[in-house]
Amino acid sequence: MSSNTSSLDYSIKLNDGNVIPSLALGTATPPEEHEAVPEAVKAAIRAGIRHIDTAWYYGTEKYIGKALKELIDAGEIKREELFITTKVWPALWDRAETSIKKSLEDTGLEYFDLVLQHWPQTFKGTDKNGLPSRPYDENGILHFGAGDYLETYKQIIDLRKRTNWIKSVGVSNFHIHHLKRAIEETGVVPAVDQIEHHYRLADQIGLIEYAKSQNIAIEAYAVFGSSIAGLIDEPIVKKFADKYGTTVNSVLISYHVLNNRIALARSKTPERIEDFTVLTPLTKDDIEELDKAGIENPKRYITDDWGVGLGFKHWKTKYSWEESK
Ligand SMILES: NC(=O)C1=CN([C@@H]2O[C@H](COP(=O)(O)OP(=O)(O)OC[C@H]3O[C@@H](n4cnc5c(N)ncnc54)[C@H](OP(=O)(O)O)[C@@H]3O)[C@@H](O)[C@H]2O)C=CC1
Ligand SMILES: O=C1O[C@H](CO)[C@@H](O)[C@@H]1O
Repeated sequence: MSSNTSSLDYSIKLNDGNVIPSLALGTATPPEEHEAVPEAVKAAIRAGIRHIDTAWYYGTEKYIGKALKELIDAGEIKREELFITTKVWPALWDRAETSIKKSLEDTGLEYFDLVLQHWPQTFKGTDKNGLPSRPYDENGILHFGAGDYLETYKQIIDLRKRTNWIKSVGVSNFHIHHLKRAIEETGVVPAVDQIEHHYRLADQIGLIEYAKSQNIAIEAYAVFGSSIAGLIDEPIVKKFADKYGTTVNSVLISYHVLNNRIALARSKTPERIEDFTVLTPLTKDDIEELDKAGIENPKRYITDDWGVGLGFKHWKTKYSWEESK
């Protein structure tokens, strides 16, 4: 695979002045694949990827920490050359300090480049195994609504002031009304909003435009169609990979990077990760064609119950709220 330019050449200046690499390795890896995470992280860094996206919820932070320690100890990379993101989960909505402290311990890092509020939601209680992350009771009822979701963002902002743990502060899965409230009540514009985004969700009912108007960078997740890799076999994506002699992974990443968005891309397969760096030179017309196909045939891959009612389109869950307003 050859290319004159690379996704690695792209970065974005955030609204707080910090710079974020436009391509990140995602690490929301299923538990049975956790052991593969250190090799994936090493493959990514050796391929030139400098941005790793993780979260307390993923349970992968200690595996990431292991890989980072090995590379840093061996002199292959310096901490300051990397951009590492973590997130505070709704179960810890009023305990951001506890959450971030645990993430620092597990990764072995002294600071994060970016800390996000994972969802504008608050959970209470634990699941039937006594774990806090997905508090469904034995009747399958999810217990959320434990408090005011904005508390988490406020606590992360406060922690940035009080500690050296956090460089930039952002949010995830916030719709326009959440962003407006966060800005109005704290005066701090989030540096990023991390949301599901790919050509089949080209229509985001104004969210992308609003974020742009506030200088909030968009981080796109599920760029390959998440765990089922639902976008990988789409003929239109294959068509552009063939046209430019690249791969479907490269097309799906370039769709964001060339549009000034950050792409979060996950794989445990080193050969695929190496290919994430290859840029497909999609034109404006190519991108319009992808968007048109997506608007005609939309699809959302992450439809967790805790996203119901937040305002995102095409959110289908067991509650059958086909589309929330
Ligand atoms: N803020 C939030 O709420 C969320 C954030 N995220 C973040 O975004 C990241 C990326 O999203 P994620 O949902 O993980 O999924 P992705 O869209 O990145 O897809 C990952 C899957 O695609 C597979 N894959 C990649 N390339 C190919 C290929 N060429 N052929 C076949 N399969 C392929 C991978 O398999 P394999 O490993 O076998 O290569 C893996 O199972 C996450 O890891 C996380 O960091 C994700 C969801 C929600
Ligand atoms: O970040 C996240 O990942 C899971 C799914 O992969 C999702 O629920 C959560 O927001």
